[in-house]
Amino acid sequence: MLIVNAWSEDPESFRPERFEGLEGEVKAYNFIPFGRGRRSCPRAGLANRVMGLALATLIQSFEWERISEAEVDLTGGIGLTMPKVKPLEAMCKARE
Ligand code: HEM
Repeated sequence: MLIVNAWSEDPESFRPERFEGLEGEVKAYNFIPFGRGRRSCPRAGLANRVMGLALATLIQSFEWERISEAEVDLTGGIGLTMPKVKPLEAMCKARE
């Protein structure tokens, strides 16, 4: 079994430029939310499409607001599906 240390490259910072200039196999192995190789997620394509559609639909259909002026706490909790420590609470209003 091969276990990848996904924490070695400062994964919690939003730095899309980290992928700039990468090509081919190196690029493919630098972004692995769906795993890699024979046992990688067989529905990665579906998931990528559905996530984009779902997010776009939520933004298109509702106006979103935080419940207070405080920044949203993005601290990650413990669990298989990466839950947040503090669940997100937001207000939404259907767009006209
Ligand atoms: C954001 C959505 C998803 C993420 C992040 C995700 C991620 C993953 C990861 C990391 C693995 C393990 C890969 C490995 O062991 O190297 C996996 C496996 C798998 N995923 Fe997904 N997945 C997603 C959505 C889906 C969907 C929508 C389906 C089915 C409709 C699906 C079906 C599977 C199956 C059947 C496996 C097991 C493959 C095997 O062991 O041969 N996943 N997924």
